[in-house]
Amino acid sequence: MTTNTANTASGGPVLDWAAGHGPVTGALSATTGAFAAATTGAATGMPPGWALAVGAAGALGHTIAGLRVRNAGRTVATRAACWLLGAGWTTWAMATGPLTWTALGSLAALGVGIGTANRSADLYEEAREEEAIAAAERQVAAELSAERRAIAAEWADRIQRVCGITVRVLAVEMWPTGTGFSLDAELPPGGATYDKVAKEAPRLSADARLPHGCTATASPGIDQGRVILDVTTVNVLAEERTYPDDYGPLSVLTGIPWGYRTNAEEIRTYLREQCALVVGPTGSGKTNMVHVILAGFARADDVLTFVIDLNAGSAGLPWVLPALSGDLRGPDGAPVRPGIDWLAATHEEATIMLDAVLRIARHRKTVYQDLMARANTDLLPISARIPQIMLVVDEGAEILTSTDRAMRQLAAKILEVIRIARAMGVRTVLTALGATGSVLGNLMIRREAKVRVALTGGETEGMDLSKMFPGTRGLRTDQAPYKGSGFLGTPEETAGLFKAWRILPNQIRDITTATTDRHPVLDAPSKEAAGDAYTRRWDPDRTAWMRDTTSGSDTSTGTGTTAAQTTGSGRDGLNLSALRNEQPEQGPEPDADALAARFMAEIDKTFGTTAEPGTPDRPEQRDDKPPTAPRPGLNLSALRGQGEQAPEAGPAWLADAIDAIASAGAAGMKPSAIAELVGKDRKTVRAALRAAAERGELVYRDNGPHSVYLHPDHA
Ligand SMILES: Nc1ncnc2c1ncn2[C@@H]1O[C@H](COP(=O)(O)OP(=O)(O)OP(=O)(O)O)[C@@H](O)[C@H]1O
Repeated sequence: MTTNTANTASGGPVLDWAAGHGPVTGALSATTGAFAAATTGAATGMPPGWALAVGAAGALGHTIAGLRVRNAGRTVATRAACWLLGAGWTTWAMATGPLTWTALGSLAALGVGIGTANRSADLYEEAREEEAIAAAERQVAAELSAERRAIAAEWADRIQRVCGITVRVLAVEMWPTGTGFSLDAELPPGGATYDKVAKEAPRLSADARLPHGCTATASPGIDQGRVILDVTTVNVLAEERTYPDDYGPLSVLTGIPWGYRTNAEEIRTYLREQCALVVGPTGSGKTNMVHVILAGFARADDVLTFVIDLNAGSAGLPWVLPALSGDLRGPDGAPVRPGIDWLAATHEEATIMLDAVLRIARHRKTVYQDLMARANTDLLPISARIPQIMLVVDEGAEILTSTDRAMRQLAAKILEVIRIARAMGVRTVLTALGATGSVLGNLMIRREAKVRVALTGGETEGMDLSKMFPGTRGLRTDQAPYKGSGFLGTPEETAGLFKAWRILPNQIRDITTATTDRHPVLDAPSKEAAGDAYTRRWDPDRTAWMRDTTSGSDTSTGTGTTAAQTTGSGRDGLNLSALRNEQPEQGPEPDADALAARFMAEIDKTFGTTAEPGTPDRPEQRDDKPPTAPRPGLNLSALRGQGEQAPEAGPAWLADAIDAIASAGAAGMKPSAIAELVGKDRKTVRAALRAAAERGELVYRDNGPHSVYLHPDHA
C-alpha cells in the first residue's frame, strides 16, 4: 500500500497515490509514517483530528486512483481501509502517547495486517488480469473455431455429396498466408482410401465454387485411414511475383528455391542426389524458369554451374556477358565472376565439357576414397571446397531423344553423367519442350530425375501430366493457365500447382554481382582431371561466338533466344554470318579476342582460376591487336554509362586508376600509389599501366625512383 503521508508538520504530506510499493515496503512505509506523524504530532501538540483528516484524504485519493486503473472493488476497499486504520492509530497515539508498549505493539500488529491485506489484494489483481487475458483469448479462439467448425461441416457435407463417403473432419488449419486451408479428415470404416477423395478433386473444387486457379487437392494423411485436403481460396498464380531480392547464400544441401506454391510458400528442390526435368513448351516461361534455377545455383556457395545450350547459348549468356564485358563491378571495383562457371553453345564445346565432367566424376571416385572413408559415407561430402557441379542442359531432353548421330553421341555422354556421377556430386537439370513419351520413356530420366516441373502456361499439347507425375491425380493443365505456372513435384513433396518467380534482366546482373565472391573454385583434383578443357574454357577462340550473339540482340530473360540459329554458317549452330552482315565494316574478330583475353586476365588476377601457361591472357602480350579497335561485337559502349570513355583494354580497375591519374594533374602518380589505390600488387599494376601507356591512354614520365604516370591531358 502507498502511504506517503509522513511529515505533516513540515510543508504537508507528498501524496503520490499511484506510487509503487510492494506489500512489505508498503506496510513498512505506512507504519513508520504513522509512527513519525504520531510522535511529532504529540511532541508539538498538534490536534489529533488532523491525522484523521489526512487519513480520510488518503483513503479518498487511493479510492479514486484505484477506480481509475479499474482495480477490483475489494482491492480499492482494502487500500482505503489501510489508510483509515493507519490514520485512526495515529490519531489515537497522538491523543494517548505513541511511546507506550500498547501503542508500539498495536502499530506492529497493524503493519503486519496491512502487509498481509495488500499481498492478498495484489495476488487477487494479478489473477484478475490473467483471467481477463485468457477470456479475451478464449473469445478469439471461439470465433476462430466457429469459422473452422463451419468449414469442417461444409466440407464433410461436400465430400459426402460429391464423393459419396462420410468423413469426420478432425482438424482445420488456416494457412498463415491467408490463401486457403487444410482439412485433416478420417475416412469411414470399410476400407475407403484417400484416393476416393483425390480423384474427385475437380468436382469438389467446382462444388465449392473455388475461383479459377484454386484447387482442392487430396493427399494421404498420417495413416491410410486419413486424408489431407488442401483447399486454395486465393489464386496467387495469376499475379506476377518477381524473384525475391534477398540474394543471400544457399547450399545444395539445404535446398534451392524454385518458386512458390498456391499457398504462397516458397518451394525448394534438393538436388544433391536428384536430377531434375523441366518441361515447358514455347512461351510457357521455360527460359525464365531456367534463369530462376541458375539464380539459385549462383547463390549457392557449394555449386558450380555448367550450362549446355545449343540454342546459341542463350540460357547462359545473361550470366556471362555482363561479367565478361567488364560492365559489372564488385563492391570494391573488382571484376565480377560470371554467374555460371562454363557455357557451351556448340556441339564441340558441349563434348569437351561432358568429357571433362566425366573425367572429374571418375577422378573424384578415386582421390576422395579416404575422405569418404573418414566421413563414413559413400556420398562425396559436398562443400565450398569440393563443390557440386550442376550441369544444366537446355532442351537436353530433346538431345537425348534426337536421332541425329552427333546428338546421339552427346546424349550418351549426358546419360553417362547421370548414371555414374550421383555420388561424386554431379547432377543434371534437363529441360524439354514437351513431356512426350520419348522423353519420359527413357529409364535413366524416369529413375534419376525425380524433381519434375511441368510449365503448362495453358498449353495442353505434349503435356501428359499423369506420365510426368505418376500416382498424382486431379492435375489439369487448365488449372495453371499463366506463364511461369505449372506443376512441381519432388521426392519430398507430391506434385502440385506452383509458379516460378519472374526474374528480370537487372536481377540477373544484380545476382551475378552479389554472388561473385561466393562461387566456389573447382577443387584441385577435379581441376587436374578436367585439365585444359576446363582451365581454357574462357579462351578467346572458345568464347568468340559470344561476341556475335550480342550484336543487335539482347540477352535478357523473357525474350528467349538471343541469336538466331545457323543455316550453313559453318560454326555449329550459331548464326554468325547474319550478324556479321549487319556490321561488316566493324571487323569484330580482333575485338572479341581482346575482350575474352581481357576477361581471362581479370578473372585470373582476381580469382586465380584460369592460370594457363602460354595463353596470351595479359593485355600487354596481345601486340597483334589494333590499339584502338572498335567494339562492335560485345557493344560495350552501349552497356556502359552514357558518354563514359572506357579504357580500350586492361583490367577492370584500370578505369579507376586512369581517373585517379587524371585527377592528379601534372604531378602524376607513382605506380606504387596506384597499386595501393586499386588494391593490387605492384607488379600487376606496373604491367597494366605500361600496356595502357603503350596504347596511348597514359604517359610515362621516367624520373628514376620518382617516375610517374600522367594522363595525356596533363603531359
Ligand atoms: N514466372 C513468370 N511470371 C510472370 N510472367 C512470366 C513468367 N515467366 C515468363 N513470363 C512471361 O512470359 C514471357 C515468355 O517467357 P519465356 O521467354 O521464359 O518463355 P519460353 O517458354 O522460354 O518461351 P520461348 O521458348 O518462346 O522463349 C515472358 O516475357 C514473360 O512476360
